[in-house]
Amino acid sequence: MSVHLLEARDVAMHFGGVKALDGVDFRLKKGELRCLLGPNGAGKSTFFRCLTGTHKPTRGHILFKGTDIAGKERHDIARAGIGVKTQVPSLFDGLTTHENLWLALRTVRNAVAREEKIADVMERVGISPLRDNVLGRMAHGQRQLVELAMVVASDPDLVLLDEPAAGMTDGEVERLASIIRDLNRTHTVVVVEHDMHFIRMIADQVTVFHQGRILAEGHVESILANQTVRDVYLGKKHGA
Ligand SMILES: Nc1ncnc2c1ncn2[C@@H]1O[C@H](COP(=O)(O)OP(=O)(O)OP(=O)(O)O)[C@@H](O)[C@H]1O
Repeated sequence: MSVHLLEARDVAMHFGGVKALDGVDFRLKKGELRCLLGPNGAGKSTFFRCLTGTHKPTRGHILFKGTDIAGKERHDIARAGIGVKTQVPSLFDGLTTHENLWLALRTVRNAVAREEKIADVMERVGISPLRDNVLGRMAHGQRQLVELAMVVASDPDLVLLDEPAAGMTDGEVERLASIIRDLNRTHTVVVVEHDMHFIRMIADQVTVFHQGRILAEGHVESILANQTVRDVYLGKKHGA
């Protein structure tokens, strides 16, 4: 069996004539925190969607814990242990943080165990003070943290975060970085992100996508200093 928690082999995703992914080989070890970056249209979101089952790849294999999940249904992939936080929170606006988490954890039948789990997850993500706040009245950054708590509550082996810092204030971004670093103590995490400041706060290893392929991979500082990467992506406007 592969030593990797996740291994994508020659994954391609074509939309008509558009090769959104064109032969991606990607490996991730258990315990890693990996950032995916790349210019607009590079294929990051499409790759994410192939991992979560939203897209069925045109070609290739995606091995998760040794089993090929390429083309499987989203709920089967979630059950296999991949949790995803998308950019659009799927929360009940009329309910409180606690009520949203209570529903998310409905498979935990024992009420005491469920309450303990909710308290634990809220503590971990730093939202205990928001326990009785109604989602619809919360700020964007707070809602994002509740969504993250929902993902963590399902105890996935792999957490996928799609641009988690988007739309957050500087203070919220710093807090989020610390939450993600803490989450990485117990979970393998993959983050798609544009914000270089945020990437530097959390990342060690990064993977750069370009035109549906992986252009470069390695330690964040060496990748951000790589001239080819800078040429395709890290212009001055990106703050590198
Ligand atoms: N459902 C779709 N139908 C047709 N083309 C698509 C579809 N989804 C993505 N594409 C195309 O595939 C390519 C890769 O898009 P993708 O969204 O994966 O890039 P990205 O790296 O996530 O970009 P961004 O950073 O802007 O989100 C783009 O050319 C995009 O227009």
